[in-house]
Amino acid sequence: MFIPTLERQCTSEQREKFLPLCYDYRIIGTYAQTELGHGTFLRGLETTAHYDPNTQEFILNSPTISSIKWWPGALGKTSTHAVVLAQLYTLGKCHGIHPFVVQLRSLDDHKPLRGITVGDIGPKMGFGPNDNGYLKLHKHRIPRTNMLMKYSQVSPDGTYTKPPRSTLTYGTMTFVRVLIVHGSAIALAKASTIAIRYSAVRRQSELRPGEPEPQILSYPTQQHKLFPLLATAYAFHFVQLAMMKIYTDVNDQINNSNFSRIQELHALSSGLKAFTSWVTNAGLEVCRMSCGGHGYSQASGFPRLYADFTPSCTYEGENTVLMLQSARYLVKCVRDARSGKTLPGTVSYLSEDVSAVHSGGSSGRDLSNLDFLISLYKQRASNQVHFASDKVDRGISAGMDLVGALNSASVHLVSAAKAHSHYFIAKTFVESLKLLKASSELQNVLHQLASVYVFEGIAQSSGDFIEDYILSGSEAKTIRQLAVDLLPLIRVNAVSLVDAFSFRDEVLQSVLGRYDGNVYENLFKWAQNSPLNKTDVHPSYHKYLGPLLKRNQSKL
Ligand SMILES: CCCCCCCCCCCCCCCCCCCCCCC/C=C/C(=O)SCCNC(=O)CCNC(=O)[C@H](O)C(C)(C)COP(=O)(O)OP(=O)(O)OC[C@H]1O[C@@H](n2cnc3c(N)ncnc32)[C@H](O)[C@@H]1OP(=O)(O)O
Ligand SMILES: Cc1cc2nc3c(=O)[nH]c(=O)nc-3n(C[C@H](O)[C@H](O)[C@H](O)COP(=O)(O)OP(=O)(O)OC[C@H]3O[C@@H](n4cnc5c(N)ncnc54)[C@H](O)[C@@H]3O)c2cc1C
Repeated sequence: MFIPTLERQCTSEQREKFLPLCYDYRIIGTYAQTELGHGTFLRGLETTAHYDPNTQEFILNSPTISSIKWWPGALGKTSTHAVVLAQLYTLGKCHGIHPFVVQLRSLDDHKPLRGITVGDIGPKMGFGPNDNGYLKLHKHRIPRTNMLMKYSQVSPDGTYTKPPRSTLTYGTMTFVRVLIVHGSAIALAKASTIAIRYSAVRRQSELRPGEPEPQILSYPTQQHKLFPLLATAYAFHFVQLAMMKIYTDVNDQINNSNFSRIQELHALSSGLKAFTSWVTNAGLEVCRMSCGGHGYSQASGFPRLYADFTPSCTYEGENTVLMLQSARYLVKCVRDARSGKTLPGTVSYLSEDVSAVHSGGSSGRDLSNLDFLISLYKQRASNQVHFASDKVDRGISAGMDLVGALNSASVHLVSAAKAHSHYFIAKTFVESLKLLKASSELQNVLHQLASVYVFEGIAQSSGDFIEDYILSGSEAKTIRQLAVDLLPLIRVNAVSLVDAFSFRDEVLQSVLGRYDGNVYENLFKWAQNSPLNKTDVHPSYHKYLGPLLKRNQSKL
């Protein structure tokens, strides 16, 4: 995050000064924004940067215990520098959060500089090797030119020039949210690889006396656990490609001072980061549990994969907060649509009339047709967004202000943002396959994956579709059965579909997911390396167990 911030927020002179040092690893930096007291509410950050025109320096300070920077990765022991986000004060006025480059440690002996108290925040649930740290600033002075001034400036006499958009300071977070969508795809692909390969190796239970124990991958319940997640990993692969394309396009526009799509990008990246990380987080646990006891061993790779992935739901914008950000934009779009404005691509459906035509019991509609089902996802999203938006409007009519009305409708707003994200993902998956240049055999297999993703997505949220009369109960049941009917077909190619992710064993870090499938021998070998097995009799025996046993044996 340090380098992308410098790349996006530096003037050309600052780029020339700082970036070569980063690229050559002559300095190592972190992104120090979150404080003990604030991670979400950025306008509430308390670190201050007061400009001193006499010395042309900023004086950075942590005025309160809650203002201590807390969590930034590699801040504790590694980083020599940080981008510090602080409230800018000049000529007696506060201008809000701005980024400053601050050197933390000496480049000679790595000791913290004067005015800098820095250290590690202590053990965490995961990310053990990462020294997430704290930073307390004691009236620490930095040159004026260390404020990143691409978008806003402070002149030598202290005059402040404001940015074209205050939210341009938040650009790095948007970029990393886009990367986290990619990270979700990777993590779910890894978990699917481990669980499906192991399920092809593991045999368990005798279905009928005398019959060989079947591969657990042959059980419909095992397939129902794993194949929708496999399909989701493929869906997220295609959606991260689409998200990165949109990001790159909008970022190019921003670099040309065209800020027209910055809100759309913020809303989409917020919704997809939250949706994909939540789904992946839950999916990792399903994959682990599908491997039985061995899934709980560190040897499986799942404990570390989960512990390192799960903060994706919190960092770079806590997921609920980001869904609310996405929903806030969607509500605005409904208003714009109602006033006749044209909406941007990813939300243009909100101005269409997608009112449901409920067909009653026997629909006669082709419930296996993906294009038709995507139109139902669109209907569900539009209904939920309009419903939540109407709730906000009713709140305002009842006398609330906008903030109060948004807050009181927030549960429905989150549901609406989830439905919007889900529609974007399902649509992108189906459309991406149409554009794919692949053999008919491969197209057929990928179509099976897209189908099980779309069917299961409806089955798991059938209440949404039934409540709004988008589907009848019997249609929802039919779609649920269509998903189950696909499982044995996907079984044929399941192992090939995870092999296609081509994770090397060294990357997968899983005895259960080894490419050669030689699990039991390698589990036993792995156990031999356990520190507890260094000696047959553990030293603790002589200290605790031995005396206890001997004392009680003498009583026999
Ligand atoms: C381009 C080429 C790319 C090449 C790529 C090569 C790399 C690819 C290699 C493959 C990689 C794959 C593997 C990746 C693995 C994953 C990698 C990621 C690992 C990440 C580790 C990260 C570690 C963690 C870091 C952090 O956590 S940093 C700190 C993060 N903190 C936050 O996110 C704070 C969240 N809070 C907020 O954002 C804000 O407070 C808020 C938005 C919640 C609220 O803001 P505010 O209080 O001001 O309230 P409002 O709601 O009124 O907002 C005001 C208006 O501002 C707009 N807004 C807000 N944010 C943004 C934004 N980001 N952009 C634009 N606009 C924004 C709101 O919409 C409001 O606007 P309005 O008034 O018009 O409505
Ligand atoms: C592993 C890890 C690495 C990190 N790395 C960095 C880093 O490198 N740099 C950095 O600056 N930060 C980093 N962070 C901090 C991270 O960005 C914050 O933890 C994150 O933004 C969430 O903020 P918070 O912790 O204050 O949670 P809070 O915002 O306090 O969230 C607590 C609860 O309050 C709810 N909530 C908060 N606001 C609202 C609202 N407006 N409406 C409804 N509900 C709300 C949330 O939904 C959540 O349920 C990291 C965190 C972790 C865990």
